[in-house]
Amino acid sequence: MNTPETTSPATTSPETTSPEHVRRVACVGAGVIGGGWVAHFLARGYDVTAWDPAPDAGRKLRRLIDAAWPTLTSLGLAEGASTDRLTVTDTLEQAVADTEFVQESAPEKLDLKRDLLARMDAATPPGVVIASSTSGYPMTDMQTTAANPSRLVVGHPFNPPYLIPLVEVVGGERTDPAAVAWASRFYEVAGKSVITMDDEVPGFIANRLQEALWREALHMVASGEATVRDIDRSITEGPGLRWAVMGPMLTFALAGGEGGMAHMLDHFGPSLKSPWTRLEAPELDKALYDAVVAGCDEAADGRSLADLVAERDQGVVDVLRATGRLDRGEGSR
Ligand SMILES: NC(=O)C1=CN([C@@H]2O[C@H](COP(=O)(O)OP(=O)(O)OC[C@H]3O[C@@H](n4cnc5c(N)ncnc54)[C@H](O)[C@@H]3O)[C@@H](O)[C@H]2O)C=CC1
Ligand SMILES: C[N+](C)(C)CC(=O)CC(=O)[O-]
Repeated sequence: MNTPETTSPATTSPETTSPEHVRRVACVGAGVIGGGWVAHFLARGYDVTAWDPAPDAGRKLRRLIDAAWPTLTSLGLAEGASTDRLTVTDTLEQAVADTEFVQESAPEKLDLKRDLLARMDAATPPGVVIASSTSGYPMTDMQTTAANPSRLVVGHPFNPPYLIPLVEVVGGERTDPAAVAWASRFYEVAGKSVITMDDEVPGFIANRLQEALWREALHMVASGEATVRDIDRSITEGPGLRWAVMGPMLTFALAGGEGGMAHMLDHFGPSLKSPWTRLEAPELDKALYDAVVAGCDEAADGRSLADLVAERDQGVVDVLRATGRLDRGEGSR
């Protein structure tokens, strides 16, 4: 089981471990998302190395894992899974030196990602796939300075990566499609639900949808049409309940009754044209910035960050349980 399998077609080089045989994963950047990835991979039984340049990163990472571990334990850990299998390294090079997969989760700054991916590529064993958690940069723009861009892919998670199944996978112009296929398969084996894009879709798929929703939310706050609380309740008490079960397409097909989506489009299509085309992105000026921040503080209603994270995690677990989506792994991890 611990012997790395050397394979040819679905890999980027003969040294590549097959997705099913990966045991060692490196996480570069260990903030909200990198830390969430670490917790996920540990719970799935991997040996994890992590590196983050912040002086207190190791302490924060262990705090995040400690907070998530009871939930992950209640969901069922993979055989042998343990927080002891985490090694926080002093350097990036140590973290990736002996790894079989790398997940980068550094700040969303294009130059930083470019430099970091080039550095990671130089230090990572040949053939090992390196994925970026970027929430929006196309890999084509990030892989410009790496010596081996063919192994660089986007693996975009959702917060928290240890609970939300989805990962969006896509390569750049210089990525080998075999690396994209490898990453997609690896994430599946590691218990994620994967959407693979053949071409770079601006904003990926789920984030593009979220951004459209958020754009309208910001407009409503900016214009005083709705409070932050109204906006959140409008989703949690309304469409959000349906979206956990069925996406926006099938949900609206049901709105057409017996006539399905065809009737829905005939009936509502013409009246939807105005909302589709009405608004541009709002200006994120100081007034809007302050209103959104203050509105979120008010909506938190005295709950601490730790309270909110615990509440969100329990809610997501309840939804996953209620909709029969807990057994999403393939059993190999
Ligand atoms: N926060 C979110 O909801 C989501 C974020 N993402 C993406 O994940 C990535 C990380 O975002 P967050 O975790 O939210 O940010 P964060 O600010 O919580 O964490 C970033 C971490 O990177 C570290 N860092 C700074 N410079 C670095 C470098 N040169 N090399 C390695 N690490 C470095 C920081 O010390 C920090 O711990 C971004 O690309 C973001 O777009 C993706 C999905 C969701
Ligand atoms: C806010 N965000 C764009 C960083 C969010 C994501 O990328 C995904 C998520 O967790 O919703």
